Amino acid sequence: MLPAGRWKNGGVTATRLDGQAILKAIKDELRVRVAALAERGVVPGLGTVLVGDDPGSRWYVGAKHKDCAEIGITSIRRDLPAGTGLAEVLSVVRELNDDPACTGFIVQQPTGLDEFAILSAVDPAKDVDGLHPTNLGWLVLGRPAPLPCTPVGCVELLRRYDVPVAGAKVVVVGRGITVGRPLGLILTRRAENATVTLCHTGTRDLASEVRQADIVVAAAGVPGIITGDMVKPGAAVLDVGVSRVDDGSGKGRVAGDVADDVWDVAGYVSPNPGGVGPMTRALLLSNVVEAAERGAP
Ligand SMILES: Nc1nc(=O)c2c([nH]1)NC[C@@H]1CN(c3ccc(C(=O)N[C@@H](CCC(=O)O)C(=O)O)cc3)C=[N+]21
Repeated sequence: MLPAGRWKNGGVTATRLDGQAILKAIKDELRVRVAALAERGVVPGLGTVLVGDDPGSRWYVGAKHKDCAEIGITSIRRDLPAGTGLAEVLSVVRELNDDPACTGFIVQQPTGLDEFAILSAVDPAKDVDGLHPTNLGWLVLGRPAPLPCTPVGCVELLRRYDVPVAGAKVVVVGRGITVGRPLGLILTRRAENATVTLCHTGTRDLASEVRQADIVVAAAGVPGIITGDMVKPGAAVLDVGVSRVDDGSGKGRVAGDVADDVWDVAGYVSPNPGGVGPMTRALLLSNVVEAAERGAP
């Protein structure tokens, strides 16, 4: 990753879309709303359910609780040992559904268990991941409901840097349920008004699709799949793909979907790490505060 405005190979590199900086700004905004809720006697509480001891998952969950502490959201943490069964996870989900101190919660994925059984068991009003079938259904129907954090994080990151989305051609690479699929739905809403091409690993000529794009969202989970020769000069490129490459540290190094030479061609790059990851956490916080505001007396 290169800092903004640095010269490289004789050309000006892309402007860095700094998710960490925007996370900080969003925390400052949310802190005010949490304080207003406190005056009405409401304290938002984020619940997390974590199964097993994957170091990456542990880090994500720990970061989310640290974020919460910084802005006055209470943490409710349920760490379950590896090998915990579905019945036990579902009983913890029901417990959080019924706990008034928990205004929203997530079950950290993957659990190794039936993901759809778990998602469906969450009270849709407390689904701060925005991934419950009911909430995804509301998204398809264009009605207000909690939205998935990573796709909204992408849109918000572009908005904060004044990258125009309305009327833009956006190529999304990846059709997963947490990023690509919902991002296509969000970007084509009247409010965003983008023209979206949803590509995937079966797309015949990916390079020619990507070359058309004013905005590229790389969420395929294939390290380096987007290279500089595929990018229209000046385009915005968001690196969402997360692959963990073992570097012997135990945590692993994060490898994105965007190759380094994209910085020479693009106008904006959201790096990985430091881009959409922190934005995902920002939108999770925002969903927790919104859920608490909706439920407030
Ligand atoms: N129910 C559920 N909800 C999720 O939102 C969810 C999930 N399961 N499972 C895993 C993915 C992944 N995810 C990330 C969150 C923050 C960063 C993040 O903040 N990353 C930092 C640091 C990365 C590093 O150095 O390890 C960065 O990009 O700068 C990344 C990835 C949320 N996920």
